[in-house]
Amino acid sequence: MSHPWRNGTQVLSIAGDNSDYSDCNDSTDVLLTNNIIEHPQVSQSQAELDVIKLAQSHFTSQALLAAIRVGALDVLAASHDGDMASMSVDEIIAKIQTRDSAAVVNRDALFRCLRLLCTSGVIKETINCAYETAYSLTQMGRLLHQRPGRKGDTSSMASFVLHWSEIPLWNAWSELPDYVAGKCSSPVNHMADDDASRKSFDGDVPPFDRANGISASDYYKKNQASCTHRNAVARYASSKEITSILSAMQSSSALNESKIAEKTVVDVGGGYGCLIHAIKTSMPTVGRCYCLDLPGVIDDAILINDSSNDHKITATFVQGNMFDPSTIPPCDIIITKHVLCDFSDEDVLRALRAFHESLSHGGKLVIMDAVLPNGSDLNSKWNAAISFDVLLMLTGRRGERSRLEWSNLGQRAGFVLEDVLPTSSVTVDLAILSRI
Ligand SMILES: C[S@@+](CC[C@H](N)C(=O)[O-])C[C@H]1O[C@@H](n2cnc3c(N)ncnc32)[C@H](O)[C@@H]1O
Repeated sequence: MSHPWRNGTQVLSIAGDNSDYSDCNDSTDVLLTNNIIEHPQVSQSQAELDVIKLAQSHFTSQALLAAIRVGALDVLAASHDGDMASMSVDEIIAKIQTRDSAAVVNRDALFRCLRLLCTSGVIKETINCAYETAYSLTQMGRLLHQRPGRKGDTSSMASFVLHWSEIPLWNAWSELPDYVAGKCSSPVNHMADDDASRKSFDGDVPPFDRANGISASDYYKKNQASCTHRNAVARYASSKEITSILSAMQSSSALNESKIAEKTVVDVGGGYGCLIHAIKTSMPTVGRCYCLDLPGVIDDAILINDSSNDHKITATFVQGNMFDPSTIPPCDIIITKHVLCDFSDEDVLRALRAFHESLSHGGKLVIMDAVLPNGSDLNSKWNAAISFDVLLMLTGRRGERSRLEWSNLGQRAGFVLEDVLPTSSVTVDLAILSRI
């Protein structure tokens, strides 16, 4: 399976390695006849197998969580004569207990979970010289290895599993059917710590809040360990995004270095300034660069950048508010990454109008969110942006928008959507709007 961050087309066949739609040439083909969408035909038995596989996807994600939590993947990643180790279940357990003498491992349960993970390509089984089944990590498995003392580091994707399969988020998925059915379910409320939060429940409460009695943002503020995993996911994605954004900009006719030379650029909601710093560093002829964010974030950003003695050289930090044009420096280009997806259409319109006031005539707004495909692009393909959009809904955030939605919103605020450039990162596209 392709590595998602490296997949330029941003769509992968959901069929995976084992499924074989043998009686159609291309599983992505969709025929449009008289406005009726016909999906490629597959045999009844293949379709049945696919339904079973789909309905049990969570079996694997929980087995994966178990293997990561118990440390089995880390043990397997331990170097062994320069190669990745291949170990029997008993050897894995012995290693886990060498690392942590108090560790208790259910041998039978681990064995069965490892076997399941072999079927999904995370580990592979072989026979060792003692004629026992031995396990080793595949390329996917190696991505899930956490280096000792570096939990949450940006080279490991274990945080994706630890964050997405953690109980509060897991329970939120269980609330989804009632949420879709418009039912007002009674919240579990075991995490709510005051009456006010209990009373706030109504039919519009997102699934996370229903399941946990607390909003996702409050939950992650209060639970440091959960927040660490969530931040690690964001850091991993961000580290891939910046490289892919730079490469998409450099190869685009609208945003390459010659087009943005001497232009003033503001990163709205720019956080700690990593993206604007990377732009200025890789395209040094760009004009003045600003990182604008809310006052508390900018205070932290200045502290962090002062201590790292790095970002402050290339960008000016500005305390501002995207809804208030008087706080946005006059500029030629506004970029904004993963900010507008949190806001309603009404709020986005207010922000776009403020951007319009701050931009020079013909200036550009580059919205860096995942842009959802319109229409039939979705059929029978896995699409990360579509999945992330449902995750955003689960936690009460507005969600991703399609090309058409950006075009319509932009038009109402005095912009025309020029282009949407994909990047090699599935979490971000560049929607380029021109101020008219
Ligand atoms: C999800 S973070 C994205 C940060 C950064 N752009 C990135 O991609 O890593 C959203 C950012 O928007 C900022 N933000 C939220 N409301 C804002 C507002 N009204 N004006 C400016 N920034 C805002 C937040 O403080 C936060 O830094």
